[in-house]
Amino acid sequence: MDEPSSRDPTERGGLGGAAAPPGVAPSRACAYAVVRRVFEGGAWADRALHGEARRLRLDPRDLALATRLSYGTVQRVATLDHVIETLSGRSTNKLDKPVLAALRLGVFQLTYLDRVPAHAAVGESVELAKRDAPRGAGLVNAVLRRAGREARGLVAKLKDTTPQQAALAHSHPEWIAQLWFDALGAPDARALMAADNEPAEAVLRANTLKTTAPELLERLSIEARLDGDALILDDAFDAFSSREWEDGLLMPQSRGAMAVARLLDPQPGDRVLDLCAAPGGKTTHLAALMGNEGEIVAVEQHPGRADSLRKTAARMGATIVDVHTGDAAQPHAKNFDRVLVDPPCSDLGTLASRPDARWRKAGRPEALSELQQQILRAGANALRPGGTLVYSTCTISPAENEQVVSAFLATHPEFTVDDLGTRLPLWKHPTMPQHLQTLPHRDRTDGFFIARLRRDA
Ligand SMILES: C[S@@+](CC[C@H](N)C(=O)[O-])C[C@H]1O[C@@H](n2cnc3c(N)ncnc32)[C@H](O)[C@@H]1O
Repeated sequence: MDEPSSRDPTERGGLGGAAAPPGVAPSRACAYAVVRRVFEGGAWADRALHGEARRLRLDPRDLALATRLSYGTVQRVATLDHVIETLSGRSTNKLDKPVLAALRLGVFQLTYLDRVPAHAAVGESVELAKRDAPRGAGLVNAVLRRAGREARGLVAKLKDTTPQQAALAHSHPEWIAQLWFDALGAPDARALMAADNEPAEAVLRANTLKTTAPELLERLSIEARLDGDALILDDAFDAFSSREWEDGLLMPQSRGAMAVARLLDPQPGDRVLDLCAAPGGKTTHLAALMGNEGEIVAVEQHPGRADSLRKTAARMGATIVDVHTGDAAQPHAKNFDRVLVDPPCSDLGTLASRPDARWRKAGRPEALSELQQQILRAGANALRPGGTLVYSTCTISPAENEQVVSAFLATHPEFTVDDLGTRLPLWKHPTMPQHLQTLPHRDRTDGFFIARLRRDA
């Protein structure tokens, strides 16, 4: 999970009006505004939600519902639009934007949520449309009343035998469905797409430079189970608004992401090179595992993200982190004991927690693998003989993962691969068991690829 930007433009208001209209629950008004910002303004769903929730002053319960409503609607939009077009007889391209947003939100609730009363899903969507597009409110009312009777049946009839059918039934772009049918086989591809539409597991890492997991749990007074330095939460929690976040006591981070620093296994006193480091979840984890003894050179190209990483490291008391703003693909100083290469990737392992990511055009695997290979080579050059390198991505895509590592090994005989398959038995790579590939439907965490290499000479 990424840290939201320090200044969220959605806080300034605009789309969706300043307050919940009379008769509309704040959680639904919030979700409607988020859906509009994502599809009309290109906003990131997590940032839009953060801004809207603050503006509407949502309490934790309302925030949990707003998250479910907005994330679910954004994720399932392809299936929702199919239902809307079938029931209205119109193309969604022809509908006014507020009408479409109100319909999507209403159809999502009527089709996928069991505990939301139909009258609230219909009535409040109509109120939202009345405020922003009064002439469309009749259409919203008519389509949602039909949806209450027919939408679940329509969706139940959708097949997912081919990638094209699965893309519609599980609301993913066709290219992702095709990629996963090819890489994982149809049963895993279908299960993975279904898992992407469920709420992501919420996990916090206790920053052991400042606290312990049991202490943090007591301080937050939330329900969670402990797993080492991780708190696995029963419910969503707005970490970025908490006092404990301000105090640097925690980092929201999935279990898959936490496995990366653990498997690099840095020791106190090591010199560590961390390539592509912002927002710094893994950098600060490395510092904690090292007990703040040694040195971490964290390289990040984007100046704003590098600055924010410096602030994060300071807030979390990770004093051994030295942030360099620069290109990780260029040569670095030599003789590091450990190197982490965590390059930009297509993010396909995080579609449950980043609901809009699947609909963005940027970040296709084929466009990324060349840069990933360059950064891996630069990191490998900086490693001392006998040192350890971890290559990780938060994606499920052979072109960015196993093919990058295989191409590297083919030209670097001085490197060997560690067998990680026996360490975390659940998380074996489906076809290359020495690597780890977490899969959301199987492991209930983000999809991370992790390969660990050793330099022999
Ligand atoms: C997958 S994220 C890294 C996540 C980070 N390691 C963490 O655990 O929080 C990739 C990062 O690489 C940065 N980046 C992209 N291209 C880069 C390059 N050529 N050199 C250095 N950083 C780069 C991006 O700005 C982004 O912050």
